[in-house]
Amino acid sequence: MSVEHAVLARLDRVRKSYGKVEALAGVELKVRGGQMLALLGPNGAGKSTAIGLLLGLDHADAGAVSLFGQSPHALQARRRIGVMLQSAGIPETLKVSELLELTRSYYPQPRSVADCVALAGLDGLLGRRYGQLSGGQQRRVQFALALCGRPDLLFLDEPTTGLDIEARQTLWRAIRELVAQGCGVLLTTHYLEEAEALADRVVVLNRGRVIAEGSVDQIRNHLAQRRIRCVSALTPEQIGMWPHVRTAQRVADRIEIVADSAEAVVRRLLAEDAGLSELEVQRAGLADAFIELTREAA
Ligand SMILES: Nc1ncnc2c1ncn2[C@@H]1O[C@H](COP(=O)(O)OP(=O)(O)OP(=O)(O)O)[C@@H](O)[C@H]1O
Repeated sequence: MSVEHAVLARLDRVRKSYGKVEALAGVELKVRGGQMLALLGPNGAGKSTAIGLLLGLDHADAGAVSLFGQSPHALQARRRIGVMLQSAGIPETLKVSELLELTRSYYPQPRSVADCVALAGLDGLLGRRYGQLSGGQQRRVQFALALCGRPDLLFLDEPTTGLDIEARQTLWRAIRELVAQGCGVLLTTHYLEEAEALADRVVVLNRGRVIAEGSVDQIRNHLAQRRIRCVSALTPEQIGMWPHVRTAQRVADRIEIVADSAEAVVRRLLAEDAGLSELEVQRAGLADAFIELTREAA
């Protein structure tokens, strides 16, 4: 099987607890070559824990963790990955060119410095000391260090935090190019538009559990639900049978409906109940809907 679309990294029913906190409660995850998997979830969902296990920084309590079919602790496997974490720990006194040379020297077939500069947008930065760069420039250097070893698999933990729009676009272009070349990417982000722009597949984690998984379109459809509230003589059981209605329940004096299409359901509500009142429709944006989704799961 070619590297493209082969499973490069995998969590199989993985559990990990820190004291009483269950950071991962039986998570399944596959990252394939030539694909980007976006791992989404609110703070504390378990995203960094999942990445840490795949990088061999920690051990799972149960389940299997594999990197290129091997243990993530195997040097052979680790040599094929590139990593950009939230905390970088890069020596501040070294120049960008020195950092690149040093990191490239760890790998058997590194990218040329010119390629790294072009991909990460490092023009004019090679002679500068790392510690004297702006936060966004440091982020770009971290990205260059992650890709300079020509990895088959890239881990990007919130890579665009602190980047301006132009730098973010540069990074997105570079990521797309790497994926087109067959690289697998595991991205964590709080920016839904980033996942939409880049990801082939999305996994949503909440409190250590996968609560939604699929293509970007599938997740978007899932998140595109509308919440309708009203006071009505109709019963939740009746409404629950209608097309486009996912759930209908009574909450205090209201009926609360979750629907795929608000318009069709509202039209029917008004047609079937002349006394309907207190009608309210929440049309969540993607970000709001995502929060809603994770809140529902909680
Ligand atoms: N080393 C640790 N010791 C104790 N608790 C930890 C440790 N690492 C993570 N946790 C806990 O495990 C849970 C998952 O944390 P994790 O960092 O994986 O979440 P996350 O999804 O990456 O969050 P964020 O979006 O804030 O980065 C949290 O409740 C966190 O407090």
